[in-house]
Amino acid sequence: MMGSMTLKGEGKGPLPPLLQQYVELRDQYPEYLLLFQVGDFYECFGEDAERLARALGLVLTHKTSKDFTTPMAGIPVRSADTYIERLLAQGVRVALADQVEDPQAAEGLVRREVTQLITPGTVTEENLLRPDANYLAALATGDGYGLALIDVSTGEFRGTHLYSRTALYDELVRYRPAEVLLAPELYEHPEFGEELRRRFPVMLAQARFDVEEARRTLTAHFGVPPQGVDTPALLRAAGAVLAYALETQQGRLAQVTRFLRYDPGAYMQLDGVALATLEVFEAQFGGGEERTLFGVLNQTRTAPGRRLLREWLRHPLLDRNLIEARLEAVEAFVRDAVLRRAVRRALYKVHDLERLAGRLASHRASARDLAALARSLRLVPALRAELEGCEEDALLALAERLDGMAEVRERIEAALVEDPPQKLTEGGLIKDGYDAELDRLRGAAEAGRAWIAALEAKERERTGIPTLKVGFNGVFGYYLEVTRPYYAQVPEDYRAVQTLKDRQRYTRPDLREKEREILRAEEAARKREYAVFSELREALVPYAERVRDLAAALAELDVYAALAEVAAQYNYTRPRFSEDGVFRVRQGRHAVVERHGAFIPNDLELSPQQRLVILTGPNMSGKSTYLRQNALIVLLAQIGSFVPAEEAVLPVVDRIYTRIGAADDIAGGRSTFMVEMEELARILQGATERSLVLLDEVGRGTSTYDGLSLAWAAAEYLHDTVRAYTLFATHYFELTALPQRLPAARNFHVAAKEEAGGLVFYHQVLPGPASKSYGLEVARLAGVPPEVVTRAQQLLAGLEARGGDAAAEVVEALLSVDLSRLSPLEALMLLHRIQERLRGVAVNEG
Ligand SMILES: Nc1ncnc2c1ncn2[C@@H]1O[C@H](COP(=O)(O)OP(=O)(O)OP(=O)(O)O)[C@@H](O)[C@H]1O
Repeated sequence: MMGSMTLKGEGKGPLPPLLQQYVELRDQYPEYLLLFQVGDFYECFGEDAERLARALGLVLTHKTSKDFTTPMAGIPVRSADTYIERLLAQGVRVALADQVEDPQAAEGLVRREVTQLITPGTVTEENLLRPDANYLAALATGDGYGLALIDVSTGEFRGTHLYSRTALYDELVRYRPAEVLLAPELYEHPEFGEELRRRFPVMLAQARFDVEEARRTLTAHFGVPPQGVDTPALLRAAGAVLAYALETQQGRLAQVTRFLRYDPGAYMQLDGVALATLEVFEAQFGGGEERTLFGVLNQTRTAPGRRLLREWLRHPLLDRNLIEARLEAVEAFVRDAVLRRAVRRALYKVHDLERLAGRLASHRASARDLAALARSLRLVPALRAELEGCEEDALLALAERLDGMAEVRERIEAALVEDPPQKLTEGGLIKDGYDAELDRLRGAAEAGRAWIAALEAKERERTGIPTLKVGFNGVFGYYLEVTRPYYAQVPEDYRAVQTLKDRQRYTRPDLREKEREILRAEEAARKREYAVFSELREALVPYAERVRDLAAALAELDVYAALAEVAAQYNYTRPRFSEDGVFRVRQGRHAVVERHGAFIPNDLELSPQQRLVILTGPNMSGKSTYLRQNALIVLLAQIGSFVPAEEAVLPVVDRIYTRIGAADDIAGGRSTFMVEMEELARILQGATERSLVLLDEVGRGTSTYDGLSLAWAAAEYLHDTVRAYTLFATHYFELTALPQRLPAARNFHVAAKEEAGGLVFYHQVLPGPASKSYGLEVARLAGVPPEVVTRAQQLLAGLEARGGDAAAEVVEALLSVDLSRLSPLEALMLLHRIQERLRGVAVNEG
């Protein structure tokens, strides 16, 4: 790491010692924003001060010494967490340089060390973490692309090998990592690196991606050469991500015990565009979680359940047996509402055992963690009995995985008090009767306190002073207190320590001695408690893996029960899967839209003989909603959920592609039309017979004829060559002619009618094309004078006729040209004439 040893500021002299220390530490961590403790504040200086002030909206001040002035900004140590959280959210990596000696005791400059590295992708502090998984990702190349991900909070470590940059990008978008490490070749890639930088906090991590280095890192961590890391690209990614995680955790990463190599080919392909347009995790036009598919499904009761549901939504299944197995479990809970309620009530009290297992494995579990573990384990036997009692095969298998670990629970219960304090060093953790030595020390302290408690009565009797009191304060310790009227009766063995207005306080050698005894015993007891606790914690480390397995089983249970709850509450049905390619939804609904108002259900019938639906209808009639609702039904079915419909018979779909509405410009700088065409290209290249393709308004971003021709050609290609299930919503009325030529294409429209007072949307999808002249109807309804509307109708008819003529003329002209005899100039002139002819029409059409 290079050090610059310079600091932005003004002045000629050398840096004052404090700033010199700052710069030295800062330069050791060039990838981080160093927060430098100065008393009650974490400070930044120079450029970093400006950066901090900008990021958090702080006032920038200046640190001025004799020879040097530099910008300064800081945050209070006490409330650092909230500020750090905001820094992390902006993708800033933070290094905390704390004072590591008592400033009062220090000679000269207080010693400071970097005690914590906190980065968006590697935080473990519970108060900085959201319940969702927090992934750190690393990407590298080498015969393809390697992607590795770690969630430091749970110890999950997984990765895969991909064959294209697009696939890599899609996979990355599914996980939405909090932080991304890039190998240099990707970091420097002109478009890709740029695109990633726009979407994620990205970091170049040169050295960590070295192949040999990666192998060493993995082997050192697992003790054996890495299993499942089977390509150079994946090796580099996995090594880099692990090295970086280790670095931020100061080498403590025992919670990472296995690497999972997974195959994205085992799951339905859902790219970033589809996830976004279907609003699976994020609502497109503002709106919170309740406007997303995840939001309406998330009836989970535990954090691991919530994370698992997200994982299922990211990765819908392709294997029918696996899907049916999930559906079995969901159905069991749909049928048995009593069981469902009981399970959900119990789960509510279960802690986040997945993260707890992570802390247990890495020796960081607190007393509260262990108490929470015991409380959670206490719920397991009843839960298990409940499931076993219901005699559903799908749930019996799950019941078997509910491992109550009685020995762990008993051990914790025997040792720990029910509600231990957060701090481990202040005592109050361990029950009486658990450890003989601790009992002895507590006994000694107790005996001392009893002796003192008895002293008051004894001394009152001996001295005859009725108001004599034994008290305690922090400065003098225990004392005997006598009020003024009795000063004369104070015995000789009392030694005055403090005089107040009307009373005097005394001590005595034996009282002093007792006090020391008590303090010694208490101190020893605290130490002993910590030792006993540490021993308990160490003894439980080997169970971390079993706790994690239990957490996984409970998470699954949670998701089944949650999906069943949604299904029961909102009247979903179990989807069935067809062998023959039939795709039939009766009375389907949009899972999210229906939650926010009355909803009109609609049917959809597709099959190999009816693959392409051309959907027309006026603006706002519900075309997009219809497209999406059917995609969501497919998606839900393949995660193993019931679906919002009266009946759903579905093929297993390998991909869902969407090209809907105004695309948010994902890559920046490209025109909307370019983005649209790139998406279209991906669909046409990637879709298969088993894909579901949603196209909405394709071709809108360009001139009418360009757009129409592209839409037309794309529809034909999807119909003839790709043969995907395609729903094509369009404003190009011309496309309704397609079904006459394409045997597996059908027209549908969304019904709307004019009624007194306005255009009424029925949101009902019916066979046949839409009525053509909605624009004019709307104009009439809006109060445009009838003679104008009538005239417009005439013009429309004329223009349509001419448009048809123009196209025909152009085609004829093109077909009759002998290209081999055409000079470049003549070709240009021909093109010009064609353009003029078509423009006359296009402009008129507007
Ligand atoms: N089946 C339905 N039942 C009830 N409301 C619906 C239904 N379908 C759509 N809507 C509502 O109608 C409005 C328009 O829907 P949508 O955006 O799907 O229309 P559209 O035809 O795609 O419009 P445009 O052509 O302007 O893109 C939305 O507010 C939606 O919530």
